[in-house]
Amino acid sequence: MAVYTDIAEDDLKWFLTEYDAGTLLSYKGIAEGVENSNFLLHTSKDPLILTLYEKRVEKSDLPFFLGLMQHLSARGLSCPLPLPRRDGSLLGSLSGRPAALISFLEGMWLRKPEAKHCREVGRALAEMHVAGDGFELKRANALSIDGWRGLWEKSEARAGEVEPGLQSEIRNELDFLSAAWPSGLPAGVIHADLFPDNVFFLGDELSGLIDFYFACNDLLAYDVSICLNAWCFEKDGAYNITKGTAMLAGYQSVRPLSDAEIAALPVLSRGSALRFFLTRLYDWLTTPEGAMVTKKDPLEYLRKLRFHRQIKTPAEYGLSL
Ligand SMILES: Nc1ncnc2c1ncn2[C@@H]1O[C@H](COP(=O)(O)OP(=O)(O)O)[C@@H](O)[C@H]1O
Ligand SMILES: N[C@@H](CCOP(=O)(O)O)C(=O)O
Repeated sequence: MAVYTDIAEDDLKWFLTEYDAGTLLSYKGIAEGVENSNFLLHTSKDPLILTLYEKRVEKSDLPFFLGLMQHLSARGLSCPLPLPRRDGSLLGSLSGRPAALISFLEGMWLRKPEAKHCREVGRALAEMHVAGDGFELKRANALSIDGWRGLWEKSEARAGEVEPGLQSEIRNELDFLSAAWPSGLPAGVIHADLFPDNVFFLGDELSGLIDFYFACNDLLAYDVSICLNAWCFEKDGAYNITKGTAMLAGYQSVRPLSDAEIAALPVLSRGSALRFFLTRLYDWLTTPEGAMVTKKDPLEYLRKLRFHRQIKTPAEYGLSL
């Protein structure tokens, strides 16, 4: 459940007077999500999502996230559009939190995606990468290679609680990735968290992408590796090459990967698996029992990391080389 901050009806009604959003008919907290508090609002106009930005989101990053949604939407990508306030700004304040209204996107996320959905996700990811070109704001990826060591140091002392022997494995992995991380690959705006819960479908048709709150400037192929990790493994931990083939073909139908990007996929996939392992591990060790949020299993990503470590050629992801 992700509603960390409660709102009072009167405060919300007052907040809405700053927008041309109609009058409030009803509102309710949304159970899903991890980072922020989200509410679904029904008004005399269109339905809206209200997001209160919680402590892990830097306020100074919000113009990047909200501006990016505007930029992508203007270029034809289906994603939420922030509603401007009467003074033209996109950000307000509610219950002591920075707050924004964004358009409601129809659809639902898929609990059991198939290869045909992975193809659509690959295509949409590439469309996002192309549409992101020309977005003038920049945001460094705080959760890329430079940030991982600091994150690991916060969990290292207790990592053995999750699996004995983790300390040396992760230290070696960080050393390997620091030495092997590619440079000079095509970079741009990446989503950085395009998991199944952030992609909506209406039937088999992809209806839009949400949750741009990890978006940043980084290697485009790193975003591809995040999606391979998030979409192409089965519950039993096995990599599904049919899904990988579909995802990569969908991506390349819009933006072909260069030889250098393809060669880098195993290292990038190790990195993205480690990234999600580390944030999950930190949350696992620090989220109090009974907190209103569902903790995600760090070991799922450790198993994915181990899979990528034994890859001999990128063809094993489902690419015809
Ligand atoms: N624009 C939107 N349209 C429809 N539903 C949305 C929209 N934004 C968020 N949601 C709902 O809120 C949930 C949590 O949103 P998300 O941005 O993933 O939160 P968090 O950043 O906290 O993880 C989503 O799973 C979805 O149900
Ligand atoms: N996708 C991440 C967690 C972030 O959650 P989201 O609800 O913001 O997508 C993970 O699975 O570890």
